[in-house]
Amino acid sequence: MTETTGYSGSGLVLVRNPHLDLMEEDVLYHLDLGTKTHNLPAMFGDIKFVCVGGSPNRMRAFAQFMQRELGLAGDGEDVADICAGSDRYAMYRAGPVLSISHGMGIPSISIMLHELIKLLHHAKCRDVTIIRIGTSGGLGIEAGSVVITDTAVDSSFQPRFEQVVLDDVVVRSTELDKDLAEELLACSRDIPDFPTLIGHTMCTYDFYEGQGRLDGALCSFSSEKKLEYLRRAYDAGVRNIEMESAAFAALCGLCGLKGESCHFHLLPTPGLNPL
Ligand SMILES: O=P(O)(O)O[C@@H]1C[C@H](O)[C@@H](CO)O1
Ligand SMILES: O=c1cc[nH]c(=O)[nH]1
Repeated sequence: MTETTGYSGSGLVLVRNPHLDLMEEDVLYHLDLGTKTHNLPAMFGDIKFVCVGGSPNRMRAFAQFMQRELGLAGDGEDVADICAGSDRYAMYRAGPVLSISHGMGIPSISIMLHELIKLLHHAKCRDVTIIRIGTSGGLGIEAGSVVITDTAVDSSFQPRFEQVVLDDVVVRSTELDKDLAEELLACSRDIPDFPTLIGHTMCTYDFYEGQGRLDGALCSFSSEKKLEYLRRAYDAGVRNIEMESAAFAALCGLCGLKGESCHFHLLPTPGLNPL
């Protein structure tokens, strides 16, 4: 079964769950927020941008950076963690920008995105853009490059995300917003020495065996086999590898959120640049 992407037409996010309207209270458990305990429209109704990334410290630093960039009151140091009570994710705001950590891997980002999307729904936010700012392993690209994802692909280089729903496997599209990708690429051109490209991002379920690493606790393949696989990935248009983009693209697409995924290829990961 394949699902189609959604857009509400009103700029509101689209929650596709008929049960939600019947619930007296919606507890966003991992964010430590809820519809009865918090006035979500007052707290978040004016949010226009959401930036997400794996680590809480990165997202705090990003909120501080945004606070300074936007010339907001405060010294940029005094951002408070809105989700401090949960100990799962960290959330900061700087004006119309929310900055949220999501941990590592698809299950972790999925839980955060379900609760974030419901938060944007309850807060009646409109025209929200969401951008993942993450790290990744580059494939045949210069260390320090930024890859803006046009499409997330799976380990067979297919543009799909398979979600198990009860005992069904549901296939979801992993295309991201092409116009937003071009807009971000244009922004990068204003910054000198900032190598940036648009390409496919391969999303894996594992950092070691899933990404062809030879240094995990388990490794059943040879160095030659790994290089052959990475060359095939490159030939299929993959320019970097990470662990969240497919779920991110699928959930944003289905719920009508304009989304992009940008990754810094920080380290010259040994063996991940076979070309
Ligand atoms: O957002 P981050 O930099 O955490 O994303 C990548 C993918 C995995 O979560 C993690 C692996 O080191 O980094
Ligand atoms: O190589 C890398 C670097 C960051 N994140 C990944 O998933 N892989």
